Amino acid sequence: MFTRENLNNAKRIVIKVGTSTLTHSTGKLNLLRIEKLARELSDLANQGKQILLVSSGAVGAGMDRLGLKEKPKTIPEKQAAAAVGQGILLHIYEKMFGEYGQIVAQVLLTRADSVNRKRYTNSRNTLMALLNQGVIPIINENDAVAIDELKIGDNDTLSAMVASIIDADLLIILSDIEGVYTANPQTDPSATLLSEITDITPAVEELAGGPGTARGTGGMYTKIQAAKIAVNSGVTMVIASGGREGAVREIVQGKNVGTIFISKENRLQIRKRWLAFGASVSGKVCVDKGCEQALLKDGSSLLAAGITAVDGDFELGNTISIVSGSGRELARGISNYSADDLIKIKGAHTHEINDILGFKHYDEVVHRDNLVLLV
Ligand SMILES: Nc1ncnc2c1ncn2[C@@H]1O[C@H](COP(=O)(O)OP(=O)(O)O)[C@@H](O)[C@H]1O
Ligand SMILES: N[C@@H](CCC(=O)OP(=O)(O)O)C(=O)O
Repeated sequence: MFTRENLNNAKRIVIKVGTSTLTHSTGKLNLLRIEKLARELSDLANQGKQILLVSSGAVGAGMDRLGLKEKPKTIPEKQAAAAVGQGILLHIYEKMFGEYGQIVAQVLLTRADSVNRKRYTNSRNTLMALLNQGVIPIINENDAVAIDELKIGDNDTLSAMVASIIDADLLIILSDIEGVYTANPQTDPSATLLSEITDITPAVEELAGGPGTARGTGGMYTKIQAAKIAVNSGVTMVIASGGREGAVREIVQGKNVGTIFISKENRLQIRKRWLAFGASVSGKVCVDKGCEQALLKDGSSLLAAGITAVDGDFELGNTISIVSGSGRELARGISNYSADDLIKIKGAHTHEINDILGFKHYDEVVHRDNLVLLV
């Protein structure tokens, strides 16, 4: 587990850089910043660290090259801009990292690479093979082909998924702001910077607003969601300003820069990490207080008796989200019953299931072995 004190021992580090950091307000690439980033990351690689860069900016760079003043509205236009821009980005990275003798590789991922467990494992193998050869993978979502339903949608989430897949020690998200503030500083000038967030409570999630510029995608909201994936996967995460010179170096030295989220002590097993963050969620069930206690404190499976509401259209074997009465996501797991069946048996005792449905394949709605706690 990494805290500020031992961050200098972090060996495998994912750095995510957003469009707002990579571009000027004119929409053109901020070459000086990209150059400094390449130098800083190459230097960390020279120290024997394994570095992965998740870089946004494809749509932005493509828009600039195509002379578009506003973000494209239609999907094909966005895809076209991304296809043009991704090449430009890689060309620049190749040149700038090349200056320092650092080999880079382009890896483009889509949601399908995580939803399917075989592809999930395969992505891990590819990234590990690159790291083992001292290469810095430069990762982005494959925007040119990803369609909306199969999109991760933002690179904050993508970077946390990558960090989770490859057992990273540290994820650094570089943004256009110093870290997480007590409120969105754009709307509340009295907001102050939080240097550490130990528990991502619903109150913390509420602090986070949308993007700061038209160039950004998810704002602080997606960064906090990314932090949830990271800490549950055993990855410590820091959000800091990409405009601050030497930010990455200082973070790795353990300096008090940005906002840190300390990882949970134990990393989930790879299968459970896939279940929690790779698989797509097909629906949700709401549970009562007693059930919440049983899941969180007693390590119980989810039984029909504790379910108060069912949402979505899912089948047996799909992944569902388990939420509290107040809407907080408590866990994810594989459902042994379809949504239609659950609507009929919610609140019922296990011995009543057969009478209600005319069959009972399982006592548990979600067995403990197929359940991952998220709080
Ligand atoms: N509580 C908050 N603390 C800090 N920033 C916030 C908060 N809520 C919303 N934001 C906004 O999130 C922005 C950063 O996200 P975004 O614009 O998507 O940048 P990036 O391109 O780096 O991902 C900040 O500039 C800020 O305007
Ligand atoms: N994949 C997209 C970026 C998506 C994204 O999350 O953007 P940002 O909020 O700038 O990190 C691109 O390369 O343009």
